[in-house]
Amino acid sequence: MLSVDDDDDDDEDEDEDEDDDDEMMMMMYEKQKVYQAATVVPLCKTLNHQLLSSERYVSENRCLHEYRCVSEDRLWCVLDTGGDWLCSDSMIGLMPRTLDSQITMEKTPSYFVTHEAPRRIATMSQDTKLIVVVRNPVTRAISDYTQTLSKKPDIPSFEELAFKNRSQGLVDTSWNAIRIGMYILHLENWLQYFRLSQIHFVSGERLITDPAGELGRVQDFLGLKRIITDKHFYFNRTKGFPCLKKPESSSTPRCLGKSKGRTHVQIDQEVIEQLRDFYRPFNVKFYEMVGHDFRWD
Ligand SMILES: Nc1ncnc2c1ncn2[C@@H]1O[C@H](COP(=O)(O)OS(=O)(=O)O)[C@@H](OP(=O)(O)O)[C@H]1O
Repeated sequence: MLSVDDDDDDDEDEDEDEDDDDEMMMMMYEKQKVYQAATVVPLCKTLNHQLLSSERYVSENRCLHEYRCVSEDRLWCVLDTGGDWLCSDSMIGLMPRTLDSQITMEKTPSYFVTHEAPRRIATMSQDTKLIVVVRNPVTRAISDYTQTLSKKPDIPSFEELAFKNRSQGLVDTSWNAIRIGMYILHLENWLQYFRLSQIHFVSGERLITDPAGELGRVQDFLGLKRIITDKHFYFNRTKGFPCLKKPESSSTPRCLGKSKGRTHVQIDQEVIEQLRDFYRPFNVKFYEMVGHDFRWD
């Protein structure tokens, strides 16, 4: 789907692969001492949105073992290096201290489409650099559906979920798989708190066809020396995607997990065209805003 997924099930799937991703990122940047923080998560989300009493969840800013939270908005936790959950009602104080030679990174795909995220992050630090991977929103929606279907085979068809009324071309924008791809709307929310120059958009398409080029731009954006280049990647024919040749911590090549890059559900071409038409105006505004034509049409 590429990095803006907020479905609970997808989070599970992401967890499966998160180690892969984190490890890959660590390996790539190890030489420059870029430090990736433990992922900060809203605790209720981690615990499947249990809404329980607040009494027992924090003791001197540290979660007790019986994790409880009052509301998803309130409690943020981070797994510290000792395996304990540190909790607070904001992310402030949770991120590890960063030395001058380090950059702290945190990856949460759903931030881009979470209304409160930019305000919260701006409260923590207004100098944060933000990286968003975007891909053709129609392909993204199909990828999203493919992922959900792999866990819940009984869900309605893509067409049933995507349209309120298909013959009238009425798209259901309340369905997350559709809503997430309306990038301009999410971006406008972020631009209330951050400058456009603080946000870098990675092309999901080019990340596959030219991973080194795309990562070169990411390194430039972060003010890092370009240490990741073509020589770090090879195309794995079995996987059908680029993989890392030899990560720092291992002598064997490394591809992303099996849930990344799987075969998509077949969708009727007419449905695809209808969705392309739907997304076009949103895409055009997005291209204008970011000053780059991603050529999704
Ligand atoms: N090198 C490499 N290997 C495998 N997959 C790659 C790679 N580069 C980009 N991609 C694309 O990443 C997509 C999955 O990333 P996501 O961020 O959506 O994953 S997740 O939602 O966090 O699980 C995944 O989307 P799908 O093809 O729809 O599965 C891939 O197309």
